[in-house]
Amino acid sequence: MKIHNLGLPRIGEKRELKFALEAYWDKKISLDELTQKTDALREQTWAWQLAAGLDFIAVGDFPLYDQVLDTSILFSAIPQRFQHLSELDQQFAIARGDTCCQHAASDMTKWFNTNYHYIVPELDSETEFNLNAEKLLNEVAAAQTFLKSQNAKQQLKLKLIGPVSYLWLAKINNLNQLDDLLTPLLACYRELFKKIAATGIEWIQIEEPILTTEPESHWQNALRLSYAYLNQKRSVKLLLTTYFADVDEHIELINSLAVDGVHIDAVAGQPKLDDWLVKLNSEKVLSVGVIDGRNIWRSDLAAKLKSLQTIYDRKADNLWIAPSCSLQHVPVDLELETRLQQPVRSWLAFAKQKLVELNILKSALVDYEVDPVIAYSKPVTERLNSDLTLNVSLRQQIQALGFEHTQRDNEYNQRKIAQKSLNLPLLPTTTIGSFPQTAQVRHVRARFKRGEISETEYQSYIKAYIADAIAKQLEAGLDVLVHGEPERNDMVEFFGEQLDGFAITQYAWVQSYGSRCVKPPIIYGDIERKQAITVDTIQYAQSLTDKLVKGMLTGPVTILNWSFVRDDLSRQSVAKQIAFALRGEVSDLEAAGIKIIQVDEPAIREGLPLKKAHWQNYLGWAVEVFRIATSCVKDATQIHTHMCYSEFQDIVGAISALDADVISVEASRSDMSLLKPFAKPNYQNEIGLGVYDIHSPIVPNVDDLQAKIELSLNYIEIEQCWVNPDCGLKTRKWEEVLPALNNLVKAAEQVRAELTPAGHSGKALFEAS
Ligand SMILES: CN1c2c(nc(N)[nH]c2=O)NC[C@@H]1CNc1ccc(C(=O)N[C@@H](CCC(=O)N[C@@H](CCC(=O)N[C@@H](CCC(=O)O)C(=O)O)C(=O)O)C(=O)O)cc1
Ligand SMILES: N[C@@H](CCS)C(=O)O
Ligand SMILES: [Zn+2]
Repeated sequence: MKIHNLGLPRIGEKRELKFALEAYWDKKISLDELTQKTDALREQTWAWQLAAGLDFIAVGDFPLYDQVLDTSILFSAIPQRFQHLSELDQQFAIARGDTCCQHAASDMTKWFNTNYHYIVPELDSETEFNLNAEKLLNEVAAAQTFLKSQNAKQQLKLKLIGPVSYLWLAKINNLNQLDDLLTPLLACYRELFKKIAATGIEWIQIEEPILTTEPESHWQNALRLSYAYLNQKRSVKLLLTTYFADVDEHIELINSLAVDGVHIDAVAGQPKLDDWLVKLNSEKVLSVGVIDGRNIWRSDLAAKLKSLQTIYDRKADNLWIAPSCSLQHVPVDLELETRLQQPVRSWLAFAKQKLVELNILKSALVDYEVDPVIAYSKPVTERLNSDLTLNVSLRQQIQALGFEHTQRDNEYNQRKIAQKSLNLPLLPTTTIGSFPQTAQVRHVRARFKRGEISETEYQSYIKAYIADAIAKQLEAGLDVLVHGEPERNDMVEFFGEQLDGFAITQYAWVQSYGSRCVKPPIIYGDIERKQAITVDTIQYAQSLTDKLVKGMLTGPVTILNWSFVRDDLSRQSVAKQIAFALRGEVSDLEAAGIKIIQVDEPAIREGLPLKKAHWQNYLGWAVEVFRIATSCVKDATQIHTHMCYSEFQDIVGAISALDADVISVEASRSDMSLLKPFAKPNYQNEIGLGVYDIHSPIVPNVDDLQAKIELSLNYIEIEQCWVNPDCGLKTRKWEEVLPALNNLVKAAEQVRAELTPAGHSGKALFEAS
């Protein structure tokens, strides 16, 4: 039996990759320095695997920006507009855009149901795949040199995205195009396999996560065809790797593919391992992903040992065990968390600890060393029985929530009348919440956290930021203002810091995209709000202006999806606890005189289960918890929500059922066509048109913004529309934001002027018609 790993975080223990990349982009370090730093980080990941005694060391899991982008470069799938650049700059330009030539970056989207984002390959009839394996082969050579230097006997295993999943990730949905692209791509894979075999590598972990997404028949055919073609004259072994759900319904298909082994996720899905033992050809390796690659709980190795024992007894020679998926989705090392309170700390395992868990399991299975398993699993039992995780009175309050706690007083059409008191013009303009998180604001927060400045000094800095943000918005002429979120390190972690039941870490970063990371808070116990979280801040912002300032909260589903969540209570129950806490905050904001409250839910779409059969249940409770959080306000108080990263057609019914008065959506990069599903009668309430693409440093001009508003009117009636950027502005610079917001306000004014006679307010015109 062998133990192996599907991939590790590449960001480094303390986000060294982020700092190196950003220093290189800012021209503060040279290419040589960048290479030195990243080579050292990569070597460190090999060393961790060696130290943990894995049988294989993964190679090819160290992209500088993104694994899908690396695959595009490996096969020379470079969009025309970046072809003149050298390889390294090309990769960064594709990912981040090329400001000097104003070339927009490639699209970025969510990696399955995770909070990681990949760069979508741009493939079309002009795409010519060519193998460009130099970088990968250099990496293999470096890993081999490293292993030699350590006198290590372990083998390398190459991690590679499979051809069918690669095309699926590129969002190819035209059958002819799929055929046209697959054949030349497969030829490149075959050439690559030859080169890899020549390095002495025996196994390739070829990843086809498409199999967990209920692929249509043409994708299944593509898999059959591809692996038959790739089998010819192949001298490396293939471990067909799936993750994020079970693939039981495809056992026959998978078994028919010409591969040498299969990896299945035994955590996210509950595969019927007996079926796999019976149906998978006995000479094929079965790799079982038993250690949770998506969460941070210490494994109950005693339970895992029990469930693996029978499989081991029947298939010892061809059994591998591994984490369920790449460990890129969990933080690097629990050892760094010196401030985390006990016993919570003893309940956790990060990436490095998970590698050790594999080793303990192997020793128990192969060498009958069971005592370490029992000792290791003790804190797991303690967690399940701990008083710290249970708040009896909170549970009683949640139990008492009923249908009436999910209902506004009246339906939207009546609320709309009450909300006329807000006195908003036609096409009201606003922003999504955050303003630039400058190096200064982050530095001040870091100093405050280190105790170098007092609470009073920190609060006065935050107040000054807010006052400046309000002044800037007034100057731009926006209709509904925000405070800018300067007090928030992150829209989820900030709330985790204020709520009971959450633990906050120092270094438990996880890559979100490129150099950007998030530090998901850990939900270990029942969640309770002990005092108001945002009221003072929003009230202060409101005191600075006669215009309305929106209250700004993160919604229950997003807090849930972007945290590490306890596994001893259903996600639905945890979400309900968060919703109940937010309901208190929403009421407090209203009582403090705040008339518009936004409850962001960007992660609703991403949390959709990969299998359609589970959608209804998820969407049912997701809607319920949003309504618990927001339905407590009077008709005249306007509830907003915001969603980005979404393809809405699948969930527009659920979005409608949220019953928010206004939803702002990301639509700019699709030329507003993402709005199509919202056309009446699907969606009746108001919609904030995300006309400004905040992911690009390019400042949109008035004409482009106006065109986007007008395009939106193909789908949405004008009296439903608001005008706004397509997400928060925290990653942008003030010098980009200010002209962009000026242009956005002007564009809205121009559309209003063209559609309404002089001197006549737009709203009145529409009421009259
Ligand atoms: C909307 N998005 C979000 C997602 N998930 C979240 N949990 N939050 C989100 O907002 N998923 C989808 C998208 C992803 N988008 C982004 C966008 C931007 C970032 C990002 O900028 N991340 C920051 C880290 C943010 C943070 O926590 N900052 C802290 C710590 C700042 C820091 O690094 N301090 C330095 C010291 C600085 C000094 O002394 O000068 C340090 O600690 O060493 C804070 O502001 O306090 C990033 O830098 O990657 C993420 C996802
Ligand atoms: N209010 C948040 C939403 C991001 S999805 C922001 O503006 O950053
Ligand atoms: Zn957003």
